[in-house]
Amino acid sequence: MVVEGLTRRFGGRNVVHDVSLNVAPGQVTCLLGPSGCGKSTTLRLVAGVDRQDRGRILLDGTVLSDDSIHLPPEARHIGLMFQDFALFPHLSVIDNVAFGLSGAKAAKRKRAEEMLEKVHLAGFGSAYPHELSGGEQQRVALARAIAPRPRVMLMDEPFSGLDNRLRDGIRDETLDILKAENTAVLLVTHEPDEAMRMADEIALMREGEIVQRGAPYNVYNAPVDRRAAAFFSDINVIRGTVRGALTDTPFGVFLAPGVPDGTEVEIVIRPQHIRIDFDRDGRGPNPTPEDGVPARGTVIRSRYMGRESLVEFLMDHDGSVLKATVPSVFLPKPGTALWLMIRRGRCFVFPVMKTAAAE
Ligand SMILES: Nc1ncnc2c1ncn2[C@@H]1O[C@H](COP(=O)(O)OP(=O)(O)OP(=O)(O)O)[C@@H](O)[C@H]1O
Repeated sequence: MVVEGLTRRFGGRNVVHDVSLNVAPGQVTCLLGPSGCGKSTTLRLVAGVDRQDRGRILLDGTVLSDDSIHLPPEARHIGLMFQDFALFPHLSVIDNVAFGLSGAKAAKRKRAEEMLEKVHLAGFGSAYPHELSGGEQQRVALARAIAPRPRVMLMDEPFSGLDNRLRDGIRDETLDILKAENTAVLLVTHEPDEAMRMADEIALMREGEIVQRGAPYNVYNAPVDRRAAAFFSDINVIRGTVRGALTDTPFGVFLAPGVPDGTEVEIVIRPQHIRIDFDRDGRGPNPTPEDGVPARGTVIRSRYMGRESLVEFLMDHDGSVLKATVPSVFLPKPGTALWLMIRRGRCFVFPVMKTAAAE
């Protein structure tokens, strides 16, 4: 499915602006972004329950919607799954699954039975929705959505109503089934973890626009700006000014290629990429090309998080606070002096933008 330049205005404001996407069969694209950024509106346009002001939507080269054509939702070969998946309470499980199918009664029943088998609910056809657990109901909703063999599945936070324990299993099962059916999936979520877990491609949205698209690895490890980095984890920010494509900081010199002299930059580093070393009578380890110059800080808070410890430092040189995560065998006491190093290969250097500075 191809989405080109979708724009939707409400009350004079672009709620979705120039959004383009390409979702291949068997692939999952996640629209990821904070609440209100326009994810659901984009999904509604693709579903056909709302119409864009500009742009077009195509499926296998056929126009579903543009300036002159606007196919209704039922003519789009698109399946829908939402958080509130609303099974029909007065219909049995099998009738719920068969609901959207057309054709002879026996063929519909056969397909519905196949689908129930796929979601591991083969014996549940004659049960009613209220007799099933939340996870089972979700699987019935999935069976119902895929029964008509949609080419595209649109999912809006479909797992957020499930408790954590159930969620991971159902996510994986759902993905396996959709991949096996070679369905193109467009999934909306505001949770980075869910997007990282499910997506082949993440489209990061902000204020109606897609600011970055890429595989989870790339979006996480090569964010386009500070806000994109901060969407996935806590970050630390160190400021500097560029001279001769370099920025000098208490952690040594950082490369800032192509950034003009005098530009203020932010060096962004995730807590897990700060290295820590012991104090040796007021001295830290020797500088290295990878880790740069160590700077000293004092532990102000140390929290055990199970797999890791989150340690906050008050830095000697400017009183700023930096956060580092370290393996949980290490839980330094407040007041301990330690040396911090920033791994050159894991930090991002961004020129300071007005919008970023306003945050
Ligand atoms: N029919 C409408 N009329 C006016 N404004 C609307 C309408 N639909 C959505 N909006 C506005 O568009 C913006 C984006 O909404 P949308 O539901 O697409 O965001 P979202 O990213 O899906 O957020 P959430 O995760 O909270 O659902 C919001 O500010 C919302 O108030």
